[in-house]
Amino acid sequence: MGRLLYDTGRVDEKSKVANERASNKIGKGSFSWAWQFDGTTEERERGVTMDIAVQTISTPHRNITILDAPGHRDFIPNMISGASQADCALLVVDSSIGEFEAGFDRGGQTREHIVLVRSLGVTQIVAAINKLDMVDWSKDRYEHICHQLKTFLVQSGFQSSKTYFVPVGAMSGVNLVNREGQDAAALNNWYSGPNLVEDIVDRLKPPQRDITSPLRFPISNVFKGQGSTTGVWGRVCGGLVQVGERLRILPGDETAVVKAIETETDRVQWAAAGSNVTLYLTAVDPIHLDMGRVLCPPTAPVELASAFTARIIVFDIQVPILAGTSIELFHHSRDVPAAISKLNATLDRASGAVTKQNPRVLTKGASAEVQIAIRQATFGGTGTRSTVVPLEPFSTNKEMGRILIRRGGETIAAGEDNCQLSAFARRRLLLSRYCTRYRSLKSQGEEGVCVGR
Ligand SMILES: Nc1nc2c(ncn2[C@@H]2O[C@H](COP(=O)(O)OP(=O)(O)OP(=O)(O)O)[C@@H](O)[C@H]2O)c(=O)[nH]1
Repeated sequence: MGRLLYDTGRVDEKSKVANERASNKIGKGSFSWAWQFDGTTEERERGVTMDIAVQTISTPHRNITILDAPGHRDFIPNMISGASQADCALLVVDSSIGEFEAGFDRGGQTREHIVLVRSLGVTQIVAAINKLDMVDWSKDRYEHICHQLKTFLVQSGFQSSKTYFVPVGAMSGVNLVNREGQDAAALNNWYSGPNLVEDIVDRLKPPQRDITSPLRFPISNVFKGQGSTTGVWGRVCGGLVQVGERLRILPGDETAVVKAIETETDRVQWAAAGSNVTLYLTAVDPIHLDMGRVLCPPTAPVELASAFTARIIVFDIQVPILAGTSIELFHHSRDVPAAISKLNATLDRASGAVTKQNPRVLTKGASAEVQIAIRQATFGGTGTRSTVVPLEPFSTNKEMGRILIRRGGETIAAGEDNCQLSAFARRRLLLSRYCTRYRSLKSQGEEGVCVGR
């Protein structure tokens, strides 16, 4: 990605040389390009991306925001936060012998990232087959990797016509924006197809944006702004936001006023669905602003869910899902403890028709309707404990309705919020929780009093 910024003119010679010198100094010279994105000391010392880094590039027809996401399995939650804001995926695949295989084996990161981005609603994917210099620019190796990836991408739900493949050598800039120079000669012997940036990325189709729906702005980052303002960074997931507007912060009762809006390069007066922007907010104590809260118009607040039904697809798991399974629920930049409280039905993957009511377990590949109950979620600054998260049914706002489910560090399912439970069903769920607690206290010989409404 660092080389791509350089080749598209976003990085000047001076900072390129500075990164080369500084990375050589600590014996990490081969990572000098990565330093354009990996800014923290820990990322630089370890040579891995840990958090999302944002940059923009301009191609002949597009201004593109790049969210560089970590590839290492330890940082999947950060990767999910970035991928949930993306319209398109650029999957960088290491073609060297053994490395592609390690990522593509069962449980490998290439597979997991493909499944995650598709589950988060990304429909277009470009696979850049990188490090071809390590395999002597072998056409056979390139074609073998493309074939394997294509089969898996289609199985994972990508339309074949929305998958793109391109051979690159990122270190020396081969086929990122052109195929000129000595380094490209070996590739030019057998390849005359598109280059990555100008021929593929520039022609990706922006999805349709819903700018008529109420504003939804899930906060992905908070920092101190200029003067008395607080900066919040995130993606507009519906509607429009304008300078001067008062917004409600949910969960919570606070409001804030938008003093300024900034894209990566400009100050703007408004931003619409699909934009990644920073809002500088005033008239609010920053303690009320943290990751996972959602800004919306005071007259059209986002729904808050404590228990809801979801349609999910179960991934390639070894241990089946039972009612009562404890999970981490991922929604935008936030993850909260929750439980799959009930397995309502298994569904036919194609038609969505119920195939079995009240199944006992869910195994790999199952499509199902389940009930999810949020356990206590803590909201940062104030430390407020809450059992609600801002979540909307998928039918109302796709981006606000997508969820991912993880258990013990493994992503086990993805899905969408179907609808919130009725007040009656919610109370029944609560009551059943009290009863379980009561029984467990009694079985330990303790006296318990069950209080409920
Ligand atoms: N030989 C060769 N090495 C490359 C090429 N591209 C990247 N590398 C090397 O691969 C290593 C990893 O590069 P990164 O840019 O950190 O890879 P990444 O995919 O961002 O990795 P994460 O930080 O874990 O997300 C570095 O040592 C690079 O020098 C290439 O085209 N050829």
